[in-house]
Amino acid sequence: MLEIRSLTIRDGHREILRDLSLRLPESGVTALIGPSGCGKTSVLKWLAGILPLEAQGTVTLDGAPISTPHPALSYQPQSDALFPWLTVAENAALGLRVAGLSARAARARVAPLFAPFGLAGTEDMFPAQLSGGMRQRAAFLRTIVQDSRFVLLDEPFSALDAVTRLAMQDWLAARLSERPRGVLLVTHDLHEATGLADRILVMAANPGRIIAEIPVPLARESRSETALAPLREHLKSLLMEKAR
Ligand SMILES: Nc1ncnc2c1ncn2[C@@H]1O[C@H](COP(=O)(O)OP(=O)(O)OP(=O)(O)O)[C@@H](O)[C@H]1O
Repeated sequence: MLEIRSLTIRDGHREILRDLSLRLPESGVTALIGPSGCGKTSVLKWLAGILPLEAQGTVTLDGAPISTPHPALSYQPQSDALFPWLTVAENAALGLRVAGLSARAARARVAPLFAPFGLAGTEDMFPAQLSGGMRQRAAFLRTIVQDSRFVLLDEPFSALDAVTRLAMQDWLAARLSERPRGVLLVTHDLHEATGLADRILVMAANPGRIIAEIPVPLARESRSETALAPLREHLKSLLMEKAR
């Protein structure tokens, strides 16, 4: 279990986030939704150890305080953030290289994953030669091959067209059922949140805080558009209410 306790983030005198606490179980997807600017990305960046703002709060793993960045957590930023001058294989292996593996060992670890990630044959290509969905899968491969217990995803599908986005959501759900991890997913898309998450945390802004925790009780295979519509309406009204 990963737990954030009492996270407050400030930019000078401005309070961006106030006293946010949340628990991330070992498996399952927790979606973090909320209006633009409420601090969703800041929470992920703080967990990833890359937030350039003053922050107070603790993060514990199985009850013990940890400092970030931490190998139990991998982070995928908003853009796919592949380096254009590296090949797809080099990009995919980058997280492992940063963690200290040799180029050969890192390459050997990522190589068997290209086929299951729908990237067979792209190893020596450059990111610009791939479609948006393929680039997204390469970024996922880089994130997931690190074998971290928890994955922080910041709007991972927002740049994709609707069809590719749906395919990628199914694909992510399949990967997570093969190898469960605790996922914290930031998204603006209520269809995505209700379709993928086991639990949805709703935030409000000024200062950023969690105002509701909503479980998604349906099994993934029963999540039709109709079955999820009342939940989406509920989320929408929570978001609109706080925006007034
Ligand atoms: N490096 C920074 N310096 C100063 N202020 C920042 C910095 N990063 C973020 N902020 C501010 O913190 C607040 C929260 O930003 P953040 O990106 O976390 O929000 P968000 O909920 O992820 O927004 P969006 O949904 O638009 O991506 C915003 O007001 C933003 O301007």
